[in-house]
Amino acid sequence: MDLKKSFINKNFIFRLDSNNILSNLNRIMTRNLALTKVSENHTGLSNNIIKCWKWNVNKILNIQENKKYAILILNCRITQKKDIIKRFWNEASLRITVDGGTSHWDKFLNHLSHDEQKSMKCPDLVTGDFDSISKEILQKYKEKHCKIISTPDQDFTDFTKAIIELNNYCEENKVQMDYALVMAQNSGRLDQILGNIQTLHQIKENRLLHPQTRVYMMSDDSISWLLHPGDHIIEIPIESRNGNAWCSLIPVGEPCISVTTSGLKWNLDNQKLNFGGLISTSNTFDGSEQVKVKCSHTLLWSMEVPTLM
Ligand SMILES: Cc1ncc(C[n+]2csc(CCOP(=O)(O)OP(=O)(O)O)c2C)c(N)n1
Ligand SMILES: O=c1ccn([C@@H]2O[C@H](COP(=O)(O)O)[C@@H](O)[C@H]2O)c(=O)[nH]1
Repeated sequence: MDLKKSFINKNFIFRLDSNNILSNLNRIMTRNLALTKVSENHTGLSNNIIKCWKWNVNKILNIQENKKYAILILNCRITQKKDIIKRFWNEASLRITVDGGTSHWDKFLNHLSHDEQKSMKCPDLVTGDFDSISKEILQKYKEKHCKIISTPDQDFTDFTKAIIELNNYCEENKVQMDYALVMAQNSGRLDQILGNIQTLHQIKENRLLHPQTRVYMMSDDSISWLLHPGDHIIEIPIESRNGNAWCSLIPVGEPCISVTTSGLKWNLDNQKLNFGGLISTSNTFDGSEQVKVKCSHTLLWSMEVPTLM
């Protein structure tokens, strides 16, 4: 975001308009063209070499000390175990509450004991167009000296704009996040649920974050992320493997012409996934430690982690 085009009033920043967001997107894309070249050189990847990703959910659940991550709270009820949320929040390198998410965060805090409340860090950024947060709650967090960033643009969701602010923070402070953990809700408004998946796509398509920053969405006892074309090895936590935990592979955004998997009860062998054809919902694990997915196009992977709730 071009700070020159923003009003900065102590800890309140007001982002101006769509042009500002678009010029910011352009700047991110130009910056990332250079970054991609660097990261391709580092990994030795080029277009005709298959990209390979390893995903380890355990490393997110049992936060690794050397990992830097941001936590974002969207406008949703926080339903996970209190102690898990406290840990995710306090150990994050950056804490962002997004519009109505700030009210949900406030409610979460109000359910904690006095000592627990005192132990919780303040949000670093409170963002949004502020149509879902009360004046009182916004004022309360201003008084706590949180940085308030108004993002009024109505062509992007508050989640997308919060991701742009996360990127701005990383650039301004010269830090790189290993991942962003987004607390969302996959029930209720279908448009918002799909809008959140659109944001995951925008992050990749518009390079809104550093290419090595992964983005996970957590909702109730599930965790979801996009699998981009290539080979994926997903380490399955023991609690998901041994129960009847569900998992799914959904071609949201485009058909996936070829998918091959192992480690699932219903595996795919060079098959096409598309709406109207086959999509893989209510799948489950076969007990293996890893699920392997080879996909030609982007898929949404979701899985149940029963211990989250
Ligand atoms: C084609 C098109 N459809 C719809 C919109 C409207 N729109 C898209 S994103 C957005 C902002 C939504 O804000 P967010 O805080 O994410 O959700 P809210 O709960 O305020 O609806 C709006 C109004 C638009 N700009 N363009
Ligand atoms: O029903 C909902 C409402 C919102 N979200 C997500 O939260 C942010 C902020 O929402 P506000 O309503 O403006 O507070 C929104 O951009 C969505 O990403 C949601 O997932 N479900």
